[in-house]
Amino acid sequence: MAENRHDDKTAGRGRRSTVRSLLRLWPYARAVRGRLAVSATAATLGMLTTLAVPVVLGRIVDGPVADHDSGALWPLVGLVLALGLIEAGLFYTRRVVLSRPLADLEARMRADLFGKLQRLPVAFHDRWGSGQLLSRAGSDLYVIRLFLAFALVFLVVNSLTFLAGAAVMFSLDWRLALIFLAPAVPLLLITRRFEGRYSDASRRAQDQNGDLATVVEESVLGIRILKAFGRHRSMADRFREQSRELRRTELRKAHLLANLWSVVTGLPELAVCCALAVGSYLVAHDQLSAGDLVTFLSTALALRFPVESLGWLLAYANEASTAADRVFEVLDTPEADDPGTRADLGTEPDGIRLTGVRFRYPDAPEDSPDLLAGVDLHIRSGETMALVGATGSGKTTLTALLPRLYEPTAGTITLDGRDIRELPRQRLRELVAVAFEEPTLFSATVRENVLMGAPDASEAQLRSALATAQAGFVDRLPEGAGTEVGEQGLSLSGGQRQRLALARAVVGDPAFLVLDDPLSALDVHTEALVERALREVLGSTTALVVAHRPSTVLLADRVAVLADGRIEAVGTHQELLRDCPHYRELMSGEAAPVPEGSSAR
Ligand SMILES: Nc1ncnc2c1ncn2[C@@H]1O[C@H](COP(=O)(O)OP(=O)(O)OP(=O)(O)O)[C@@H](O)[C@H]1O
Repeated sequence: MAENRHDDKTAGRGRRSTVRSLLRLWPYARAVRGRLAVSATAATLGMLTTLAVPVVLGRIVDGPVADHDSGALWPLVGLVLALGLIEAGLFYTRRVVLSRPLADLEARMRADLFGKLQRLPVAFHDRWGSGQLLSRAGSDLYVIRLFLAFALVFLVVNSLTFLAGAAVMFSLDWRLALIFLAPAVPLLLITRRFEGRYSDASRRAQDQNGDLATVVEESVLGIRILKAFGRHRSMADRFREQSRELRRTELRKAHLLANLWSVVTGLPELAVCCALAVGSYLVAHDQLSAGDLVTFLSTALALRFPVESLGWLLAYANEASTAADRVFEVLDTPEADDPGTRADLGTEPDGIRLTGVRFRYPDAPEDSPDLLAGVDLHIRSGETMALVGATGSGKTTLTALLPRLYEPTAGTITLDGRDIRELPRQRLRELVAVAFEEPTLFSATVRENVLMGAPDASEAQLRSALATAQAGFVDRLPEGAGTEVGEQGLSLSGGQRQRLALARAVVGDPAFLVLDDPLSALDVHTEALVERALREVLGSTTALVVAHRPSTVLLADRVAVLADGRIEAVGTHQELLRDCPHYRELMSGEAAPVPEGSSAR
């Protein structure tokens, strides 16, 4: 089940470094480095303005207040007001300068992630729950943007402010400065401990979020089955249990943060109290002026935000580094290699040839035999070969090897003599058209769905493909071939969807056609009509057709029987009925009378 799929990805991760993970964002952040610098400068100037206010206050106490000189007071009050206005302007600049470029950066990362997901092999998608991928493309990228917009800027600015504040304090009185800065050492030790724990909890929460998204997605997609089998309650229980786990992790995060927060706010308060006591003693003994003590304490209070914000800044940094890890786990996954050649089909019309082809799924149990254990099969050029075998024998898997949706673990597959690994993927998929048993339509018009098989096809070719697939129902749709179908459009029946998938496969007049039980959802009458039309298409192409029923088998010139991972027998329908007991068994009960003139007899 998908909810635990993240385990194999998170297992074995060593102690991660927050900084190293965040540095991986640099290639993206580089594009906005100028804006980041402007924002950080505006924030630093804003902080320095804040720190200037205590200095002016000290001057007011030691000057106009001590001298009872109200005339000298007003320029200084005006200065405090001006500093406030400057600070507001700088705050605005900091926000506005980053918001649009960071939204662009998030969009760019999302586009890269989406592009990568499209390029990754099917085997990758088999292993990852869709919710895990959704949460990476959604909330993780959002967390990264927030980090770059606020936390990164403030980590820099607060450090600078702290250094500037400390310099002001040392210039006033080194003893008071040391008292105020003493808690820095325990604070550093405590935050290091916090970082490790919080980072683990944060990763767990983000993974659990992804698992939860998978459950929601599966429940929505499978709502009919859940309702029909009365399983919506058990699904709701599963959802509740997983959200409880997520809640526990979030509470653990809140608990860790609360602990850190109490120390981060408590220690500086204690230090300020001590500084106040010692400072008052120094003023009483004329070792410090009252104005300097006011400046010192105001500075210490102004430094409270930079110190206190340490807690949430670290939490943000941690969450962003976890999010970056999760996003780069996908971006770093190796893509299937493309030969980078411009090779095309061989010159001899040799058809499809599989030699010693072996295959096993990566997650198959170790002690299980290979699903395909040395398949040798030759489909002559222009021939239609039916592939039959018991359920689960690997027929669909075998068909998926031709367009390289999966890679054989051994052996070779050639098309007209050319090894498919030498053909650029794009070219291979133009040459080999596929219609799967489970037809998927996208939220687009009928025309767009069918023309995915050949984007440059003409209207006449579209019409001809729809006719071959007996998809006359399209003309009766509200807007004909322009009608939106798929998840966000009109719902079509299983048979209608299957016919559109078939039209998609044949629209480009492919040189090689792979059909996985393409007529399984059709009624007997429509099946006969499609078969008749398909015969014409199959006459001009080399085809492999997975068949469960004699009627589909009869579309083919010859039949191959798949058993125990190998081709057990090849022959015409009649030959196999006569000589192959396994074939007889597979066809038994449904063995149709063989029509005159049909080639697979
Ligand atoms: N993505 C996958 N990951 C792991 N195992 C898989 C995957 N897809 C299929 N299998 C397993 O491989 C075996 C063969 O599946 P396949 O779909 O190729 O059989 P089939 O002959 O087409 O079956 P059917 O006639 O029922 O459609 C089955 O045991 C199945 O559980």
